[in-house]
Amino acid sequence: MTNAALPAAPPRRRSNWQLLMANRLAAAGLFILGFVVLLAVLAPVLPLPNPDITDQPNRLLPPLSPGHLLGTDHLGRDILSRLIWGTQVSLIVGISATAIAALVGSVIGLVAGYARGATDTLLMRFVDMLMAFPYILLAIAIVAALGPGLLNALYAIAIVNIPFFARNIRGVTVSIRNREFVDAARLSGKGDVAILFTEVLPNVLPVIVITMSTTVGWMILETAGLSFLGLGAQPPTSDLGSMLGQARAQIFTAPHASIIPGVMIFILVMSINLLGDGIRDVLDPRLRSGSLARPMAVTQIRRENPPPSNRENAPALVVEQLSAGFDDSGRITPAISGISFSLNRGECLGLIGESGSGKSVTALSLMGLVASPPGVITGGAVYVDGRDVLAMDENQIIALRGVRVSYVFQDPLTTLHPLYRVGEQVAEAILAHRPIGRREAGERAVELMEQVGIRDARARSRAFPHELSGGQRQRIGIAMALANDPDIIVADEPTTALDVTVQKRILDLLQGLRRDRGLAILLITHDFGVVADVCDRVAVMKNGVIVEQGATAGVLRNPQHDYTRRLIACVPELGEGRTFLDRVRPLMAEGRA
Ligand SMILES: Nc1ncnc2c1ncn2[C@@H]1O[C@H](COP(=O)(O)OP(=O)(O)OP(=O)(O)O)[C@@H](O)[C@H]1O
Repeated sequence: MTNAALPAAPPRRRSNWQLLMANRLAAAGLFILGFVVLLAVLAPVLPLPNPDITDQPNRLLPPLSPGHLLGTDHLGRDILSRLIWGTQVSLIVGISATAIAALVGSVIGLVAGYARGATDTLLMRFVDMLMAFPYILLAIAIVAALGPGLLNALYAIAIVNIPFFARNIRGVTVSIRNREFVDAARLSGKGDVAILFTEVLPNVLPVIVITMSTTVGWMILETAGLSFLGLGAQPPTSDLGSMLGQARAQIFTAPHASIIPGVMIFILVMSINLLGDGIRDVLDPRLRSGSLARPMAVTQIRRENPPPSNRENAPALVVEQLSAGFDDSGRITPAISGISFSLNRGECLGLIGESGSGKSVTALSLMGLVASPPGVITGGAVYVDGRDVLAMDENQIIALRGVRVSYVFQDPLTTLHPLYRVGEQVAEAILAHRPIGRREAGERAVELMEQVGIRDARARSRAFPHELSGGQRQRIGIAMALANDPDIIVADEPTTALDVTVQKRILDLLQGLRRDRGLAILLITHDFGVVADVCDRVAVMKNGVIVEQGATAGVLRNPQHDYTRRLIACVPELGEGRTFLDRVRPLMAEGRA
């Protein structure tokens, strides 16, 4: 069977700005903050009365009084004018304090995290000392020592927030300094300062920006707090905190004088926090994979012409014209197209293809496991025992997973939970579908571990994943896949991470299970040697389509597609280097290998 290859369209990534705007709360925060900042910036040119001119006869006028839209304060000063000028002061102080704290804190964190040893101890104990005092007391003490005033309040707020940045940045730096790319830079002869600036800093920068964006609102509040206590802005200058503090005495007679600056502080801090959270979501690499939303329980299904939802006398698994892709701002980038194959009970089908050919997307699409967004199944059907999985509702699909169809993945170290004992994790897989007691599930887990060939299973069931070898971990993965007696196992490169002897044992184990339990196995691999060893039939994938499929022996003897021939030619045979080269040379001469 031969299909035309899909055009390889590179996925288009949404820009940071688009991602930020897609987050409605962050966009609302940005809009509100932008408006407030614009007002504050335009304060000198807006037709506002002088905020410091007192007018005793017109004191404590209510809002909407003629000439005073928001009324006047206890000295008859225009509240609107004071509010806009005060907002400007609060913003400048809050942002400057954040910048100073970020700069000093980040330098301390970077140096401590990178240097480690005595430097780290010294710097971090200093930071711990700063943190040992309640922050507001410390700020008050600093202002008391320096004298009241806005600039001193700014320094105090910056100083008390330095530990926050220093600890955050140190933590990230410590994890980065041990990464391979930093070792590589060191081996290339770069000095520590160069490494710090060119390798570590770019990776830490998003964390600094995130920390700044989420703390600036907090700093504005702290500055307002000091001014409220009379330690910040001194008359005639006023910020939002000092406006609030001065209006405190009239809270019952003229509540508007304190409510208005209070509301402005609330709006300012809320909008900054919403925006800060949005920036964090955009810059956090873990949230960057295309969307800010949590993946759905089942891949989104958008089929234009759904095939019939039932098929009579179907084999264990039938995949018909399955197509899936990734939604990139409304445009679907196809990953697989028109995939069709079937799998009988007790049969093993190999799905082979180079990296990126769509093997994993095919495997995950069977049970709606491609992360959505951005994954979308755009067409075709997946019949398990004659019923189309893609036509089922979410709960029915979830109920099928692990019970009729289960998965074994490539690297069990990433799929096993590092903090739970492996026995508990196998038991958990059983309990997810069976209403039995924990003790019984634990016993069953030990049995399963014995069945997959783990020696001394009871003792090993109490081990954590990192205490097992790669082969043992993969056996645990297989035990979990078998936990609910499935009919079909989808094994996605189950032996790629293992050495050849362990690979052989794991493949033998799967073969044994197939024989004993009549399991149908879809084995995904990029190694024709593995296919030749264990698969009855093979389907060859390239660029998201199956280019050839048939009985393994037939395909190996008489490959129809060029690509299949090249894959076969890539299997080295012991002692047959010449034969292998002989096979490849003609293809190279044609410029195809
Ligand atoms: N989350 C995603 N967003 C966008 N494109 C994706 C995503 N996941 C996979 N793809 C694309 O889908 C295509 C098929 O990927 P898939 O993981 O199925 O390949 P594969 O054959 O399993 O490769 P490998 O053997 O390396 O695992 C690739 O072009 C890949 O870039």
